[in-house]
Amino acid sequence: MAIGEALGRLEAVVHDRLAAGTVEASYVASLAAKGRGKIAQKFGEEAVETLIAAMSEDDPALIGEASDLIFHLTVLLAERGIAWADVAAEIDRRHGTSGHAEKASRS
Ligand SMILES: N=c1c2ncn([C@@H]3O[C@H](COP(=O)(O)OP(=O)(O)OP(=O)(O)O)[C@@H](O)[C@H]3O)c2ncn1[C@@H]1O[C@H](COP(=O)(O)O)[C@@H](O)[C@H]1O
Repeated sequence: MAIGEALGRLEAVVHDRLAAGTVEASYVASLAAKGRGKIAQKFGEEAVETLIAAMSEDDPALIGEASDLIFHLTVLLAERGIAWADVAAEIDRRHGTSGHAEKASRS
């Protein structure tokens, strides 16, 4: 599955859970109910777990931690009202810029 498709599907579900605000049985809603600081804290914890996994030779562990990290970043962005499309546009903008710089340095 393409990364954009996976992130888009996850983002849509996260938006639904934030809008519903029903804490029971929803990890996203219960995390959001604890506030922005808690979402950011969870993201930071997952970042540390990802870097620890990165230092091992355990690929499934790293994939799992990277998935947790991206999931929490999706919640963090959604709670701030920022869409993955906004991040994609910034990445594209930088890619275009560095591409030109690369071409210029080669000529
Ligand atoms: N992709 C995820 C996902 N990835 C990770 N997690 C949760 O993130 C938490 C990771 O935190 P930890 O590893 O620290 O585990 P923990 O001890 O349970 O966490 P805390 O008690 O410290 O909060 C776990 O509870 C995982 O279940 C996720 N929870 C939900 N989703 C998806 O998000 C969508 C909405 O989920 P709900 O809000 O639960 O309906 C669904 O599509 C889910 O598949």
